[in-house]
Amino acid sequence: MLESLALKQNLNFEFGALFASNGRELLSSGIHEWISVPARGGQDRGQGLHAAVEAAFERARRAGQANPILVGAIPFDVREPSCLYVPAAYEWREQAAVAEVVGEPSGVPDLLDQRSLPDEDGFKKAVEHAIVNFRHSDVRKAVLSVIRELRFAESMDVGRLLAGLRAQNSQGYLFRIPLPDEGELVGVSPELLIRKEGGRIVSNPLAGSAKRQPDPRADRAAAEQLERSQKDQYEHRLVIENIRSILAPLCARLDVPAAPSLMSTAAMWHLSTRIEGALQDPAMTALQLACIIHPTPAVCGFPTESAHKLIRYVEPFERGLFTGLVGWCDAQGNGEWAITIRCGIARHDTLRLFAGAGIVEASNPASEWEEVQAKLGTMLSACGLAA
Ligand SMILES: C=C(O[C@H]1C=CC=C(C(=O)O)[C@@H]1O)C(=O)O
Repeated sequence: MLESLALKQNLNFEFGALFASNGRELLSSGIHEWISVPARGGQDRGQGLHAAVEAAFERARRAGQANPILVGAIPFDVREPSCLYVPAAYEWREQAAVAEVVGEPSGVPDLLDQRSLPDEDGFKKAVEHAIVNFRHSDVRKAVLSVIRELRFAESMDVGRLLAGLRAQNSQGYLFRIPLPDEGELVGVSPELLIRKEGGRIVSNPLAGSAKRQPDPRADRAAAEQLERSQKDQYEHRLVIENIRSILAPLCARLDVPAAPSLMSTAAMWHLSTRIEGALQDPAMTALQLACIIHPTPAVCGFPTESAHKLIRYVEPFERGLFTGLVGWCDAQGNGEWAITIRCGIARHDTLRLFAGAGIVEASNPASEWEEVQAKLGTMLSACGLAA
C-alpha cells in the first residue's frame, strides 16, 4: 500500500497533492517529474500526452518506484499546458484517518474585499447573448461561468478550507493540487467524468441544478421541481446523449439509465446519471478516455466546438483549470478523473472561486445568476462566508 517506503528520503511536503474518492484518499509528496504537455489528442497512443506519461512512468520505475502514478489537473481548454506530475512518493489512506492529515480547522483571515467577474449585470447580459445565439445558430447549450475573487488580510489556510469542504460533501471528490506558481487548486467536485478499474468504467455526469433549501419541505419541493423541469431534463439529456455517443463504440456493454436520478450536496440538488460499461479494449487508459470525453456538454455545451467558441466570445476571462479535470491514474491505466468544479485557486492572500451554469434557450438570466451564486456557496461556506 505504501509506495513511499523506499522513497522516504525524497519527501517534500510542500508539494503534497490530495485526491479523495469512494472512502479513500490519495496523498502524494514531492515531485518526481512535471508533465505540462497539453491534453489535446491525449487519447492517441504513443503520441503527445500519452507518450509523455508513459515515458515519465518508465523513468520513475527506473528510479525505483514499483508502481508510479500520475496526479494533477488538466485545463478546460486542452490546448493549454497540463498541470500533472508523477509524485516522488504517495500513499492511499482510508478516508477516516484523514483528520490527521488536514489538521484542525483554524480561523479564517478577515475578508478585505471581493468582486465578481463578470458582475451580475454582465453575467445576465452574457446569458441573454447566448439565448439569442441559440436561435440563430446550431448551438443548443453553453455553460457560462463567473469568478468571485476574494482578498483576505493574510493567506488562507488551505487545510482549513479542505476540512470545511469535506464536512459539506463527504461523498464528493475532494482535491488539493499544488500549482507551479505557488497557488493551490482546491475544491470538492460532485461530478465524476470517468473511473476505470481493469476493463470496467463508470461515469457520473451531472447537469440540471436547484439550490438546497434550509426548510426540509421546501428542500424536497425544490428537488421535485427540478425532477419535473423540462428545461433541466433537456440540459441533462444533451450531456448524457453526448457521453453515450462517445462511449458506446468503445464498450462491449454500456448501461445508461433511461432517466436521471436526484443527487445532492450541502448546497445543491442535481440531476445525475450513473453510466457503467465494460471496455472492448481494456488496455485503454483512464486518461485516454478522459481526453476523449472532455469537455462534455456539462461544462462546455453542445455541439462542443461551437459552444466553446461562444464561451470564448462571452466569458470575460480564461477558465484555466476550472471545468477541466482533476484526478490520478496509474501505469496500468486505472484511474479517476473528476470535473474541476466547486473549487477555487488559493494564492497568497487571494482566493479565486469559480462557478458556472448550463444555459439553454429556455433559461432565465436571473435564475442562472442565482444558480451560480448558490454553487459558489460550497466554497464560500468552507471559508465561513455566506453565499
Ligand atoms: C459548471 C458547474 O456545474 C456543472 C455541473 C453540475 C450541474 C451543472 C448545471 O446544472 O448547470 C453544471 O453543468 C459548476 O458547478 O460550476
